[in-house]
Amino acid sequence: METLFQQYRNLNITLNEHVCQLLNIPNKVLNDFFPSKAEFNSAIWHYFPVTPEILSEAQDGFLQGMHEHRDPSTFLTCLIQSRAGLQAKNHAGTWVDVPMVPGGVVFNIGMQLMKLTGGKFVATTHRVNTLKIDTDRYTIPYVMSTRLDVPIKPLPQFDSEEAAKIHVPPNAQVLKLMKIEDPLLRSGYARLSLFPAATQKLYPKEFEEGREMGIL
Ligand SMILES: O=C(O)CCC(=O)C(=O)O
Ligand SMILES: [Fe+2]
Repeated sequence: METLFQQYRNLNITLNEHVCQLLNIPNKVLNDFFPSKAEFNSAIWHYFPVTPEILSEAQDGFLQGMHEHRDPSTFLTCLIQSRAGLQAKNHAGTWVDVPMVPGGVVFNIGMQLMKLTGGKFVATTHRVNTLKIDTDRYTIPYVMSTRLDVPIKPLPQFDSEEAAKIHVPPNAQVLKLMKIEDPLLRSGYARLSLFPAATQKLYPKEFEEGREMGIL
């Protein structure tokens, strides 16, 4: 795991440099949002294979795995996966299967980078289609944490409506979540929204709160 995290970190730093090049900003602009001592967030997700009972609930080639969301408090998320199942929504609003490339790393844009660029970079809306999972699926997401004491707001050159790319807005629940200012709170509620059925069972009080806020 130590080796994986180190490699993830190196990759993230390289990706950040590419992002700066694309945005035509010095690397320092992005670097200043990260603490000098490396901090990161990671998880191991284990998706069980579909059962005939669950399979009967499939609709239009889709069976709900991890719910539709945008990664809440990050610039970029990196992800390794043992098999396919991840889907991303394109600008036309169509769900696209993310291909499984052995040894490959998927990365996507999070809400904070979207905010920083005034919507020029669009946070990826994604979900997991369990229908594609016939054997256990494991994924390991990794994000480099940003400093909590540095508020993230649009860079001056992107601080205008016109700078934002035309894109399909996320669903109403994700929009509400994006409005939460506090990154930790936003992250917490985002976690609860990934598997609402489990949240309802294990965290009934927080589930009700999320419901009232229109996030769940
Ligand atoms: O397991 C996956 O393929 C997606 C994981 C994910 O979207 C996340 O951890 O935020
Ligand atoms: Fe995600």
